[in-house]
Amino acid sequence: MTTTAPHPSAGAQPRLSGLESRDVSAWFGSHKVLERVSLTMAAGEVTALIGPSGCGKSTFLRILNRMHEMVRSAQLAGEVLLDGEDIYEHGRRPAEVRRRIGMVFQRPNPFPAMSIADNVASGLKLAGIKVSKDYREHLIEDSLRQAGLWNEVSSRLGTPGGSLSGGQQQRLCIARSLAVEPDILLMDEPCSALDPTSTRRVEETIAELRGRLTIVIVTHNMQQAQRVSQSCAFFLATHDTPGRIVEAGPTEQLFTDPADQRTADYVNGRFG
Ligand SMILES: Nc1ncnc2c1ncn2[C@@H]1O[C@H](COP(=O)(O)OP(=O)(O)OP(=O)(O)O)[C@@H](O)[C@H]1O
Repeated sequence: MTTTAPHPSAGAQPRLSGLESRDVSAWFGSHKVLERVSLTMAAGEVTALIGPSGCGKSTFLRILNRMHEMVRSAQLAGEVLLDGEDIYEHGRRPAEVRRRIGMVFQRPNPFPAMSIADNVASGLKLAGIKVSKDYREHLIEDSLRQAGLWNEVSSRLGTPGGSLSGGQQQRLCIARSLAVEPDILLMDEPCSALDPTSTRRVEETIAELRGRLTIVIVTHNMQQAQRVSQSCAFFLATHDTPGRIVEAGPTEQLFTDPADQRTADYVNGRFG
């Protein structure tokens, strides 16, 4: 990280990208787990993916940034369009796709012995992005501010990431993802390992990020889906049918006036 090349997007106007899946089906070996999932995830919005355990939400999320193919037995059909271009197009590099479409996982996974600052910058290193020392400092501060963590850590950037609380570690992971300036942020149950206070703090961070980038979040928490998302997709699988979208649309509508009885039953806690 010693070169002086500017970051590729340094000085660029922020732009928002949308994501769209078209007829996405997925398999693990011969087990089909998703059937023709088509969903538009609007630029600058938060889209929540909800549904009972095992209906394919995480698999779908992992398809959105080419992580599904990291599983040996995994197969896929359909298209995923980032600003209209298929991320699975022949010749497109998965690493570049994953730089533009970041992922935050269920359990905070910072490098525990690495300093807070280096944890944030590690996203750059992993993505092979070289920036000047000054721009690195700027990105570290900017990413921590966007993740809502700056005020809590600015005086101790050199201390290990592992010294932070669970909620702070998750916001550190969000900062690490933001440092590479992604267009899309995928979040797979980002609060399920956190206490209510930390959960609320991460939700505030999501609310602050809304409008600056496009977010897709998997959550089992119906209140959380209502608090953080503008759009929502309800997935359902049965023992002999793969996961499909039963209904998708504005979150408010899904929760107050769903078109399908199964959606009404699920969001009102009658199953799942
Ligand atoms: N690596 C894998 N190998 C084989 N099968 C898998 C793998 N990952 C997931 N599956 C199967 O794919 C289906 C969908 O799983 P997935 O984790 O996507 O569902 P989910 O809706 O995210 O569930 P949860 O809410 O419990 O996380 C399940 O039947 C699961 O057993």
